Amino acid sequence: MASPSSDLDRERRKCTFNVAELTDIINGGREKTERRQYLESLVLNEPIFNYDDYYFLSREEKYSDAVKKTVRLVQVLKQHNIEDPEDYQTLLKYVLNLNLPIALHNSMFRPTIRDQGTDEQRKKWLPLANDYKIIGTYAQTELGHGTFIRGLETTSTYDPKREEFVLNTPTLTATKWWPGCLGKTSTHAVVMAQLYIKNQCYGIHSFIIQLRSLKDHSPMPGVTVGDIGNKVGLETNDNGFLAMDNVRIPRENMLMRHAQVYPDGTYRKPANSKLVYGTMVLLRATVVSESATNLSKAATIAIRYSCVRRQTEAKPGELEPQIIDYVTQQHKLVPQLATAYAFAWIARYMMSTYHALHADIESGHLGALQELHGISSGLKAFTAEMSVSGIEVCRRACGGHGFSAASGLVSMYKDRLPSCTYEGENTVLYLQTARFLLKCFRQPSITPSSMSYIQVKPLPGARWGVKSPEDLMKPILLVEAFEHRAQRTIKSAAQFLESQISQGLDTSEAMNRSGIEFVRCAKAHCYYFVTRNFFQSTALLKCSKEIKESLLTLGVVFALNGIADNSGEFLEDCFITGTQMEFVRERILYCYKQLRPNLVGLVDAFAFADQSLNSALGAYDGDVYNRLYNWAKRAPLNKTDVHSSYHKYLKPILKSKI
Ligand SMILES: CCCCCCCCCCCCCCCCCCCCCC(=O)SCCNC(=O)CCNC(=O)[C@H](O)C(C)(C)COP(=O)(O)OP(=O)(O)OC[C@H]1O[C@@H](n2cnc3c(N)ncnc32)[C@H](O)[C@@H]1OP(=O)(O)O
Ligand SMILES: Cc1cc2nc3c(=O)[nH]c(=O)nc-3n(C[C@H](O)[C@H](O)[C@H](O)COP(=O)(O)OP(=O)(O)OC[C@H]3O[C@@H](n4cnc5c(N)ncnc54)[C@H](O)[C@@H]3O)c2cc1C
Repeated sequence: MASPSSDLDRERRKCTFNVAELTDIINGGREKTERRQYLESLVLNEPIFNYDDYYFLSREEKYSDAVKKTVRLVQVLKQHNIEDPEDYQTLLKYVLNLNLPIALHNSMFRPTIRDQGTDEQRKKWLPLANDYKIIGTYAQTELGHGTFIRGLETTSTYDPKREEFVLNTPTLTATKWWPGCLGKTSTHAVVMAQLYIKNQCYGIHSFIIQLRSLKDHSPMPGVTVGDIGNKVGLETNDNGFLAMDNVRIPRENMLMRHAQVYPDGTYRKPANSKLVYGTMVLLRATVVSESATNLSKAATIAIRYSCVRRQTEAKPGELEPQIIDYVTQQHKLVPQLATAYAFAWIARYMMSTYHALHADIESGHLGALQELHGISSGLKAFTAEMSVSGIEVCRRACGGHGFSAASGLVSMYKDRLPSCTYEGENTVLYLQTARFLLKCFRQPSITPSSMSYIQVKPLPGARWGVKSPEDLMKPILLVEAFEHRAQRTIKSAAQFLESQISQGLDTSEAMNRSGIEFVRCAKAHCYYFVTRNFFQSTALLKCSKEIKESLLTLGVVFALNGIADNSGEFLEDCFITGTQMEFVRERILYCYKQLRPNLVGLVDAFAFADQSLNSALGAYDGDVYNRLYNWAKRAPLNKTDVHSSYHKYLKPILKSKI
């Protein structure tokens, strides 16, 4: 049997490009790589951030361990004056293989205060939050409602005499349910509640509530709070419940940047009622980046392992091939790698678009709200869905060892799975994007430049310009195919909706009946958007010819697999012919062959530290079997040769007379 390490060494020697150069591209430049390395150096050498036996811990131990790590992380951040949110996110992505029990503090609580608080409120709360003197969460979802925010039941009633709001959970279904870090960790929460003034309801607004005493962490009077119990994955996080019984807060605790309640109870409404949803939009944009990172990790593990694992001699006596050389294995993993790169590029686009449009919104251009919502909703759903299913493909591609917790893929899958649900359930978000697409389809004046393609009506009888398999290496033709599909499905969704209305259905029923068409066009739009962005961004890169070639080939794999997997949608209007579909399948195989020598280089370039992968299968040195064996030996069940259950249960039956 070949040595696993020599297998990976050989792979690395075959690589045609400079891996460090590609790492810089992925990180966004040499300076960013250096910053990342600096941040890693602060954390990786600390024994407290060791994850070796993490997979053996119980849920309670995992939570407690995560709190310990969180506190140390906060100390490190303070010690080194690290305040930039980008640095924090880098640490989360590349070093800390955890969903921290302060995840919501940094990803939602602080941003909500920043974006929805007045200058005075920011001045009061942000220093406390930035310094971790208080830890906050974002409590919106209730037992009875998650998706339909307008249906939330928690009330916040203004009492002008005392200039206070009184928060209540009027029914069981109004109990806040799911908020991360609520169960045991947070001292404060931004609570979303229906605002009532003089018996009139003004809809959902955000309020800062103190949940726990800052002296002993016990619940504040009127607050009932706890953990909601075990769930799929996210064991380090204390998703919680919260009920409030006449909890009083000062008037100043309503976040009043957009809407105001004056001392006498006069209400001033926001310029746009959706401004209060702003933090969710930010998180959806962040989920795109999380999806990219996690799929990159899964591809790293599965590709390295597939170069080390050998199975089934082709001819008697011959060295068994590395499993990566089976084209069926390549057909599982190369598309995941291509998707990881496509998502890394779209994540960068998403964040820069978020910052640009958010700045527009801040300066009063509220038209940007719907564009940002339209783009981020679809991309969140699309990337979460493909990333989660891709992680599972990677896990299965590792065979039996993929089933072991030591693979790192089991917990990754479980921890990522909820990304299809939280921050807006995926179908619901696709429907939101579809609404925006249809609006652009009908109203050219509101269509942003990024969506202007929608205005081009697809020609009936249009045909794809591909004449040979070689043509499939041309980005312009690949993008054209996705553009055509998106244009056609948007038009067809609009026509479907109109046909429902013309049959006499009211708008909401017609919208419901059009839902499947809506989701279809939103997905088609997202595939087009991601493909177009991949080729546009790659074309602009200043890098070696070898890197560019590899990236373009990955882009071709992403596009061609998208066509093959959704072939019906391209064939149904005869835009693509059966012959062209054969070219597609042929070219996919060709691309796998082209990429084969560079597969390990392409995953090494993500530069994940072993600690952050925490995988016996995916470590840099490929020493899979020693790692699996040593890990199993440390399993709690192996602490003694004879387990206590032998004495309690087995012994009596083994010793009993027949
Ligand atoms: C400061 C420093 C910081 C430093 C640090 C920073 C570092 C950061 C580090 C980050 C590390 C990451 C860690 C990850 C951890 C993750 C943990 C997991 C967290 C998970 C949290 C959650 O899980 S938290 C709950 C999320 N819960 C939802 O997500 C509910 C979905 N549900 C809805 O979102 C609405 O319910 C829904 C459907 C839109 C209908 O809303 P609705 O009923 O009010 O509206 P309608 O449907 O009637 O629509 C009427 C018109 O409003 C339009 N519109 C609607 N929304 C709009 C919007 N947002 N903007 C503009 N326009 C909008 C719509 O498009 C219509 O437009 P039109 O009429 O023109 O067609
Ligand atoms: C791990 C995790 C962490 C979370 N963290 C937080 C948090 O920190 N803070 C917080 O406030 N919340 C949090 N949530 C809650 C989360 O945001 C909601 O669960 C999510 O928004 C989905 O809402 P729901 O549970 O009401 O699903 P539902 O809306 O009940 O969805 C059930 C089904 O109904 C369908 N459906 C619902 N409405 C429609 C519609 N209009 N059209 C078509 N189909 C529809 C959905 O597609 C889905 O198939 C978290 C959830 C999870 C799982």
